[in-house]
Amino acid sequence: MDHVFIEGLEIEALIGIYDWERRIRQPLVFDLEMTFDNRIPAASDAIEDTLNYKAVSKRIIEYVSQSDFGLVETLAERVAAIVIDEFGVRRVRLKLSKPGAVRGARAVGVSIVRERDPA
Ligand SMILES: Nc1nc2c(c(=O)[nH]1)N=C([C@H](O)[C@@H](O)CO)CN2
Repeated sequence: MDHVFIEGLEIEALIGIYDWERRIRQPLVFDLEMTFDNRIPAASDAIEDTLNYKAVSKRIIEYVSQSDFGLVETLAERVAAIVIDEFGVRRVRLKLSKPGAVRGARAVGVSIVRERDPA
């Protein structure tokens, strides 16, 4: 099974459940692994045949920068849905890290795997 991945995509967002968190923007880091058959672009050498990681990254940056949620769970779910619905990805593994949110931990967050509903 092939994948296209995006690692360490850092985006500032309004996120958190505490009052002080509602007044600041915090860095979030996204790691995504998306199932895709890379044999097709490998044969054509055409960017149009790829799952374009730059286009996916741009869309995630646009969405997350404007988002406003309490929980990382909610944001992770929305981003996974965008990847599946807008880019036709069958399966995505997404890790959302919130560095510095808990003293003593390098990062905290969630990791999810979501699949497109069978047609
Ligand atoms: N499972 C979660 N636990 C916590 C979350 C969260 O989004 N999901 N959020 C917080 C606070 O916003 C925290 O990040 C502030 O340090 C606490 N626990």
